[in-house]
Amino acid sequence: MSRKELWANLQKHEAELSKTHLRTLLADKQRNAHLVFEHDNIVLDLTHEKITGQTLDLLEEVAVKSGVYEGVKKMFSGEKINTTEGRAVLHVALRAQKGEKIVTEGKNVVEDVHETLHRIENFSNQIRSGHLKGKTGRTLKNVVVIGIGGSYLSIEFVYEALRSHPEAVARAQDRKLRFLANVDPIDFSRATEGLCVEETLFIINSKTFTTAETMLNARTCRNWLIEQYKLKGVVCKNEEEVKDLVNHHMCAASTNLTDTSKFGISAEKVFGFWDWVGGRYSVWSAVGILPLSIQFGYDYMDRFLKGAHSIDTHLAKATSIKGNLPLLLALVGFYNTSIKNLNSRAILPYCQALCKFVPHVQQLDMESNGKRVNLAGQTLDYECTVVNFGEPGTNGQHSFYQLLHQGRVVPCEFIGFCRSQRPVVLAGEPVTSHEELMSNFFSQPDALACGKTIEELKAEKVPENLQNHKFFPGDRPSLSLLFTELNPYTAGQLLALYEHRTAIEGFLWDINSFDQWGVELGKVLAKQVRTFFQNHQDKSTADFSGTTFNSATETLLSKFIQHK
Ligand SMILES: O=P(O)(O)OC[C@H]1O[C@](O)(CO)[C@@H](O)[C@@H]1O
Repeated sequence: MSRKELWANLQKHEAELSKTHLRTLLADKQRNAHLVFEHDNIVLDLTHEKITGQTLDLLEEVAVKSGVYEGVKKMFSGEKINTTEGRAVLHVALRAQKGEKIVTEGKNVVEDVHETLHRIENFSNQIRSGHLKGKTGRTLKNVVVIGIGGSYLSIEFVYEALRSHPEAVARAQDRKLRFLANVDPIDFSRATEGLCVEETLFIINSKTFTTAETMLNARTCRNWLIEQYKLKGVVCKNEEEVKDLVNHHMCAASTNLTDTSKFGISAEKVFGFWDWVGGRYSVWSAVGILPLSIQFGYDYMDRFLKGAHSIDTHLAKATSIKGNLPLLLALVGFYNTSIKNLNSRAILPYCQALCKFVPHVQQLDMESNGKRVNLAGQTLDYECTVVNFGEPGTNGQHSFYQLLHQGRVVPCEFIGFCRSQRPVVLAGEPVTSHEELMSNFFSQPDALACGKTIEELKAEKVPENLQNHKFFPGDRPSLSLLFTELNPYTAGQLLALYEHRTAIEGFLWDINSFDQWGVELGKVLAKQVRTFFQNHQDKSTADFSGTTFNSATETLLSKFIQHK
């Protein structure tokens, strides 16, 4: 049976259900009571999705028939489910607790994971305590993480999520953590702006250690080290001295230990991980845990691992979608995409500290599930995943929410917290600032679902010529996730939830969520342009002999060469 045939019952059900407005569904107390789920202090509210208990039953059927439970089992047991690259997908092993056993290729990888975590703990403690110093004996107070994609986005998300948590503030003291991702020299300039070279440590984050942008940025930073030290009278007279400088101020997280060594980083400064860790799932490896532990302390980041582990256990034990948060998130996402044919999704954290959550989810979800063939390599007759976008509330409300309410139908995901990391209680104000924020969190789902009718507008005496302009159709689906507060544990839970949602949706669509061949072509084509630039270093007129650019690209390149 094809996937689409598997969805036939759901499609019929949706056609029927679409006749009932969400406003009406929401008036059914019994329905609502069955669509709110709780696990480990996280509330998932699906009442504002265009679903009923029957929808969940039908989704359960699809999950079973699509092999979702087998997929989850294979992932957790280290089977090579990334078939196009012949790799296991074991980011769950990165947050497995000491003593657990996950075997792939005859090896219990949890032991290796904890060995590396132990090294990270020691190393970060030594940097934080000032035991490990820079070349001139100064404490390394600044860390610049060099990396892109999965070797950057998730770490910045976690850093932003935690940096205003009071405990994190106390732990960070006057430490700085910065990121250098883009090969745009402006990013380099901003990342190093105002930093004292003697107090700066660079961490080169690259699974492959071959990513063009990261490697050029790493060489630029190495050069910056040498030049900045020169300005202070410390001149490297030979390669040995450069190596020594690099060793004091650079370390790496990578799976490519040969190239890290060629770069000049000694083995004790390299924190390895494994090919079964996908880039966009690598924050749990040295890629994320090393810089974040230097910033906040290893024991603090251990809580982040534990939060994710709680969700892993929750999923691994699931026997039904009912009550299982990652399964529910995935199946509702699948329902909106494949059954309701909606092609985007707004992720709306009502928390400024989650300002980098959506950029990370964009890579996580769109690099994983933006695919066009199934596992067998056959062209799909359906679309996978959606365009993910979003901004923290309430900022987004003053930007793109107009479209959400009166333009296209976009399923929304509201993420909120009961307590603020930095509460403000102003004398004379009727509510706290966090309550003001959360007033919006609680009202937006109702506004989207219920809308405003012409009758209501008439009752409000809205002039007739404005009634259509002020009409809100409603019937727009959303879900809400409510956590108690944002801390390392809940940040781990949140990220693991979204990671698993992506993987489960991939199982439903019968695709490989763990490769990313679609990013390769652009990289290859950039090579020809790079060579062209190399041949035009001192020229202001373009010469296209020996190249295969089309005429449109030639015109643009000529302009560039003329004006650069
Ligand atoms: O960690 P690396 O190997 O430098 O790769 C960086 C990123 O580049 C990608 O391969 C996409 O180009 C991502 O999947 C990955 O996260």
